[in-house]
Amino acid sequence: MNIWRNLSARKKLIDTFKSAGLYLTFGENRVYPKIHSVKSTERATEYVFTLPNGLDPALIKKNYFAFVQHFGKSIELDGEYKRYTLSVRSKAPAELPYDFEEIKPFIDDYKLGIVCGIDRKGHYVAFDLTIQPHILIAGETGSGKSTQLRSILTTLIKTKKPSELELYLGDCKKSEFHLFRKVEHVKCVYSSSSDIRSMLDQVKRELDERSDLTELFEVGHIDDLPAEHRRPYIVVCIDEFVMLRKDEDIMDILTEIVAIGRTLGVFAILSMQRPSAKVLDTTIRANLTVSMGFKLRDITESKIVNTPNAHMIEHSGYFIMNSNKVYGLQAPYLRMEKAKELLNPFMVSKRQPKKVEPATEILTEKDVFLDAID
Ligand SMILES: Nc1ncnc2c1ncn2[C@@H]1O[C@H](COP(=O)(O)OP(=O)(O)OP(=O)(O)O)[C@@H](O)[C@H]1O
Repeated sequence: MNIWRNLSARKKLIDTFKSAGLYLTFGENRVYPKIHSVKSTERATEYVFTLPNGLDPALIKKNYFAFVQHFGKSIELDGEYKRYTLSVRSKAPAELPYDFEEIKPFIDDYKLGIVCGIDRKGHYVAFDLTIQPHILIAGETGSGKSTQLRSILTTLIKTKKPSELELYLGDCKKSEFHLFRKVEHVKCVYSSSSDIRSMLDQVKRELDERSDLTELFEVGHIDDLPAEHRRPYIVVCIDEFVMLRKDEDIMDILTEIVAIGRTLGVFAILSMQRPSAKVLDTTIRANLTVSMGFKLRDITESKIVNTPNAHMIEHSGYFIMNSNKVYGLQAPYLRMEKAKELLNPFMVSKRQPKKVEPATEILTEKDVFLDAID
């Protein structure tokens, strides 16, 4: 950071201290918090400062608004008692291009690495699906759900061998998963509820077999089975699963997957446009340990998904994630063309590829939100 930029950044922070009343007064003199460092990267500027002894730290919380007034909403202020770090996200890069080489180090140590996005400090946030199993992705149309699914699945495919990971994909909108159809890891891509039911029956049989095996070998986790009985991880991913809500068999199997799948190596990623308490207010919701709330319609939806303030999001590709902690994140943007390029080495010609017809009609509110209208 050049000297001029550094000085003007410091001045801005001191102006904030002034307007927030964050100083001690001795006669005519004011003592402001001490700014120890100002570091800028392409994505964020980070200020570290300490309060002078005797200044009430509660003033920071009370006058947080002054930081927002000076630096905007994309800030994070961490610290307690004396030392604080203010991170100011640079004017949002309109997008965070998906870059596999850049994200790989963040998932190298994970069995099933999920890269979520970058936080306000410009740091990648990632987790291991085998530890935090089952993801709910919600957001209104155009908010960035499908793009996130695309990047999650592409990353999984690029990091696991087909012998280590099998994907079962349900594409209720018939719009997204066709690009994965010929990927070697992908067992099937189905779109009608009867096909999805048979796909889930197959997963259910696998769950039962795995359950028998763990019992037989007296192990608590599928990964502890003898090598000759090891099974690949399974990820079942269903885009717009609300459309299947009236099929009790499907909902029963999905409930079973999220309830007992973790130790059996079977995981679910479910997405929905309009979160419905009716569909989610079941064991399914309780077991979806990670929620990603892209732009939602209102506070009720934010509550259902458990992603506070997701209805306040202004841009596609931004979301609130709630796992053990709540994060505000920007998702990597993986365009369809780039995804095809990355997936190309994994394509095989399958004997009877199941065709997913492109949508012939536009999805209506009624299709997706029937339960809200019922
Ligand atoms: N991570 C991202 N960064 C920047 N822009 C994004 C990102 N993800 C999506 N977008 C923008 O939002 C548009 C819609 O994205 P996407 O198709 O993923 O939304 P969606 O929520 O799945 O919508 P629908 O439910 O209608 O399919 C994209 O065409 C792109 O312009």
